[in-house]
Amino acid sequence: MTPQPTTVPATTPADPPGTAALRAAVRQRIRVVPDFPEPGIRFQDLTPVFGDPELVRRLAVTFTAAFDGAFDRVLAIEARGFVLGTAVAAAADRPLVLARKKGKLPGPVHRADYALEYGTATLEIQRDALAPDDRVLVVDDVLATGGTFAAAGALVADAGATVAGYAVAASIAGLHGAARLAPARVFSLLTTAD
Ligand SMILES: O=P(O)(O)OC[C@H]1O[C@H](OP(=O)(O)OP(=O)(O)O)[C@H](O)[C@@H]1O
Ligand SMILES: Nc1ncnc2[nH]cnc12
Repeated sequence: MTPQPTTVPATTPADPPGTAALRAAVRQRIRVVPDFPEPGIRFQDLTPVFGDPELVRRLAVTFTAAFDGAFDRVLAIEARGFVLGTAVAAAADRPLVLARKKGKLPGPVHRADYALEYGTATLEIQRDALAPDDRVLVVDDVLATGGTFAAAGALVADAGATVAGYAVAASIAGLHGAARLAPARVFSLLTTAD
């Protein structure tokens, strides 16, 4: 008898229309800077992408479509995540919530310490920023180790809300950031070649 699998593999929804063309266009505009901000890091600089309004608009529409609009709020991560997060919130017509680095937000906050590809940091959200039944799409520019997204997810959980998913323009090859976030869904437009 043929052995049957004991688990059903998770299905990944098909990419939204136009994803392949957008992937090629974004890949072309990312500037790779060796040994920044420290030796051994190949920094993926998305500044040229942010400077192109058409690419930002297409990224926002693609992120929204990738999650079928099934989220109530967008959580954008300081600082580079603010660019795409703001665009996604506007495209999807959903409220924007800011996850900021330590000490920047007034009032009571939820706080999470984390490590990233280079160094350590602390993220905060205001305690009244999310409602318990909110489905939250977390947006950033780059996914490396997943430390930043994991901390953002912990803040969403602290608020009693739910992570609808994580959306990012580029994932760093070989660091397996998405695996760290499982079983949450991660939409990454592209994976770096190096
Ligand atoms: O997956 P990880 O290893 O956690 O790394 C990813 C994070 O690193 C970068 O942010 P950074 O903290 O450098 O801040 P910035 O956006 O303020 O430049 C990037 O924008 C992500 O937020
Ligand atoms: N290699 C990298 N390039 C850009 N942002 C990052 N955040 C963490 N690692 C990064």
